[in-house]
Amino acid sequence: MNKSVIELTNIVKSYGNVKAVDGISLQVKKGEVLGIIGANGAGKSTTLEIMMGLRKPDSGSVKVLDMDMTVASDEIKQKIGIQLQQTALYDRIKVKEALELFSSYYVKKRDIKEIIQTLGLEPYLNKYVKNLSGGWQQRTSLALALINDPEIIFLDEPTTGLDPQARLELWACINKYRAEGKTIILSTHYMDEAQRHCDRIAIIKKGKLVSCDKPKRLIELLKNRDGTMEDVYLQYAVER
Ligand SMILES: Nc1ncnc2c1ncn2[C@@H]1O[C@H](COP(=O)(O)OP(=O)(O)OP(=O)(O)O)[C@@H](O)[C@H]1O
Repeated sequence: MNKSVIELTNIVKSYGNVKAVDGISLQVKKGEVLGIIGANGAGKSTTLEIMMGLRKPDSGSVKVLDMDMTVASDEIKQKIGIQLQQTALYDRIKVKEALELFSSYYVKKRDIKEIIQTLGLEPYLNKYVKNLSGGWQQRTSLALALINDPEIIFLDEPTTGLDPQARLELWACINKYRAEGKTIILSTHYMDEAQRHCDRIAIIKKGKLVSCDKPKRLIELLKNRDGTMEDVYLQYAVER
């Protein structure tokens, strides 16, 4: 069995009175694609941000690549790639400039030319990020997440707002890196892509992990024999 590259143990995180994450324990295996699903405000982004070391939990422990996040966050950040939800931060620079800027942050770097070629970014290098279509903006931010040749890639709603073709194309890109054995952790609101692309799906409801299993297994456990991932979502993730 593959070893764990992430171990969350009883993570709690509140913002004022809001308990965004309420005691989540979760292990992610090397090379797996783990999808995190749940309603708006369920705590997906906060959980991802804690795994990435961008937020500190109030309590609980976070181990990434056998290192404790509280003592080795700088070392961990060199070895992970992060694609956050769409942000205006890099809108005002060109694609090439963004790639060069990100490259300067890291000790270990992947060949930028190879990333550009794999993601088909060549025609867009001298364009401002803000002028690209959503699909190409997301490819750019995927390229930025890959620049340090990370062992773990985090994608926060990578396909939200993209048309079906752009979603398929982005997944084709993500799958190229999956084939290299990278561990990929993403959140999504699209049940079809969770079912098709994820090895396991973690379902979060009101800050708690209510289930985590293979999509096929989650569907088999439904009472409805013709069930889909949408039915899984309705059964586990929605307030009734
Ligand atoms: N910086 C913050 N300050 C205060 N409250 C926050 C902050 N970030 C998140 N929250 C709250 O914490 C809860 C969990 O938010 P989070 O963004 O983790 O959920 P999510 O599942 O990613 O939602 P979405 O699907 O809408 O992105 C929500 O109630 C949200 O309003």
